[in-house]
Amino acid sequence: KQKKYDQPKSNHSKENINPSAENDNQSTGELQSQANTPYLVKRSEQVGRYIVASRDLKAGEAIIETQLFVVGPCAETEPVCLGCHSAFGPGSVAYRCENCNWRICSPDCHGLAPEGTHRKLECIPLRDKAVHQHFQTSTTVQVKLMYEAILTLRCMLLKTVDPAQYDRLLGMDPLNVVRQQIPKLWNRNQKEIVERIRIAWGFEEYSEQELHTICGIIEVNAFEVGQEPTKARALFPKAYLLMHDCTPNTGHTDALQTHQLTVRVLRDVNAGEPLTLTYAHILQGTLKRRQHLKEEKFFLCNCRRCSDPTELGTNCSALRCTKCARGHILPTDPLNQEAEWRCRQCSTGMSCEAVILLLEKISQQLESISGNDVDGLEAFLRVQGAVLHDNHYLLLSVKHSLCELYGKIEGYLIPQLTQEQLKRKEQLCRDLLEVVVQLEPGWSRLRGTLMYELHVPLLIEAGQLFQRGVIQRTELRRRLKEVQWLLKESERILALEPVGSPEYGIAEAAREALNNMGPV
Ligand SMILES: C[S@@+](CC[C@H](N)C(=O)[O-])C[C@H]1O[C@@H](n2cnc3c(N)ncnc32)[C@H](O)[C@@H]1O
Repeated sequence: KQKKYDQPKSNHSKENINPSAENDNQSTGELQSQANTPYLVKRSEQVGRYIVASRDLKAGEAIIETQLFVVGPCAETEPVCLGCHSAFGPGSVAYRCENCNWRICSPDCHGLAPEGTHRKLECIPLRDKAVHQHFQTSTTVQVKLMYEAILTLRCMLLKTVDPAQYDRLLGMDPLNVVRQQIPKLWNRNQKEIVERIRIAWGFEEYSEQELHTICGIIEVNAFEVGQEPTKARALFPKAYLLMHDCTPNTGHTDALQTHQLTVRVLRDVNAGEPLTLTYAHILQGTLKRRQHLKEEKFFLCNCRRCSDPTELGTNCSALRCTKCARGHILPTDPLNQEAEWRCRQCSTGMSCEAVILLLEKISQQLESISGNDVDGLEAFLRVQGAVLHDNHYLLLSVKHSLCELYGKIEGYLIPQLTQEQLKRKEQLCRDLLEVVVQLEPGWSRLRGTLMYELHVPLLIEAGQLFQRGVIQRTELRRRLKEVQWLLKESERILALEPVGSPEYGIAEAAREALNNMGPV
C-alpha cells in the first residue's frame, strides 16, 4: 500500500539552474562558518544565490531552524494588534497601547513584553511623532496601508536599535533594478510606504532609497507566518536563500507565538541537489503560478513542472476538447504565457486569451457559490467537469473543500453521512492524493491532512461491511491495515507541525485513532 503514495525520485539536477560559481563564502559567511550545515550556498546567473544539499538528506530532516529577524503586519491588512498581529473580531474591546495609542488585543498581550518587537522598535517613535492622529482622517484603505507600512518602519528602526541585525537584513536582495522598472509597483511604494513614513509620519531621517530597499527586501524575501486570525509577514536568516520550485523538496512551519521557523526536506534529497520551496500555491495551474511569480517575485519559473504541458502527468491545467470529445487542450509552449493551446487528439486550437477568459468566467461562477454549500459545489463539479479535466486546479480546489465538508458541517457530520456520501468522501480524497503525490510528494502537510480525511470513510465502511457479513475477517484485516497505514503516515507528518496548530490537532487525533484501533 505504502508504494501507492510514494514519491517519484526527484530528477531536479544542478545543471537545471546553471550554477556559475562555487560556494559563495563572501556574502554568506555566517552560513559557511557553521560546521555540518546540511546545505551549501551557491550562486547562478539565473537564480542568484540558492542552497544545495551538502550531503544526502533523509525525508523529514530539519535543515534550517531559525528565529526571525523581524515580523510585522501583512500587506494591506485590516487593523491587527501590534503586539501579536491578531485581527480584531467583531465587538472586541478597543484597547490601546498606553504609549503610542495604536490598537492592541489586550494590555496583557504576550507580544507587548518589553523585549517584544513593538516595544523594542516602533512604540516610542510612533508616540513621539503622534502617528495615531492620522487614523482620524484616514479612509479604510489608508488605514490598511498604515498597517502595511509598520513592517517597513520596523526594519528601518533596526538601523539604530540593532545595527548588526540591520546589516544582516541588508544581505537580502531587494531586486531594486528589476523592481524600479515596474512603475506601477515603484510608484505605489513611493506614495503609500516611502512618503507615508518619511513625510506623513515624519521619519525624514530615512532616505527614499533606503526605504525602497526595505520594501524590496520584504517583497522578495518575506514569509507568511502565523495562523488565522494571527497572520503576519516575517523575514528570516538563511531560509530566504531557498529557491522556488513548483514541485518543492522542502516545507516549513513556524511556531505559533515566536514564529521560530523550521524548514524540513519533504523527501530524500541527494547531495548537490538544490533545496527548494514553493513561493506559489501547489494546487494552481502553470499559467496562474507563473503570472503570480512574475508579479510578486519578479521572475518567470522554468522548472520541470512549468516546462511540461501536462504538469508531470497530472493535467491540472487541461481543458476537455468539446470538438472531438476525446482529447485534452493543453498549452503548446507552457513557458510562453501567450502561446496557443491545442487539443492533443484533434489539434483544435484555442488562443491563450480565450483560455484565460474561460477560466475567469468559471472562477466567477465558483466564487458565487457559498463555501459550505455542498450541493452547489457538487453541481459545479458536474457542470464544469464537462469543460475541464478531472484534475483541473479549479475542480481540485472544490474537491478539497468537499472532502473536508463531508464529515465536518451540520447535516454532513460523520454519523449523518449516507453510504454514498462516505464513498464520495473516499473518492474525493483519493483523487486529490493522486495529484498531491506527483506535485508535492513525501512529508507534505497537504498529503498528511488528506490521508487523515481518507481514513474516516475507509474505517467506517470496513466495519459496516464486516457487520453485514459482506466481507470476511481477512478482507476486514486488509482494509484495517490500510487505515492504520494512513493514520501512521498522517501522524508522522503532522506531528511536526507547531503544537497548538490545527494540523498538530489532526496528528493527535490520528494518534488517538490508532490507539483505539489497537493491533490489526
Ligand atoms: C527569496 S529570494 C531567493 C534568494 C535570492 N536568490 C538571493 O540571491 O538573495 C527570491 C528571488 O530569487 C530568485 N529566484 C528564486 N527562485 C528562482 C527560480 N526558480 N528561478 C529564477 N529565479 C529565482 C528570484 O529573483 C526571486 O525573486
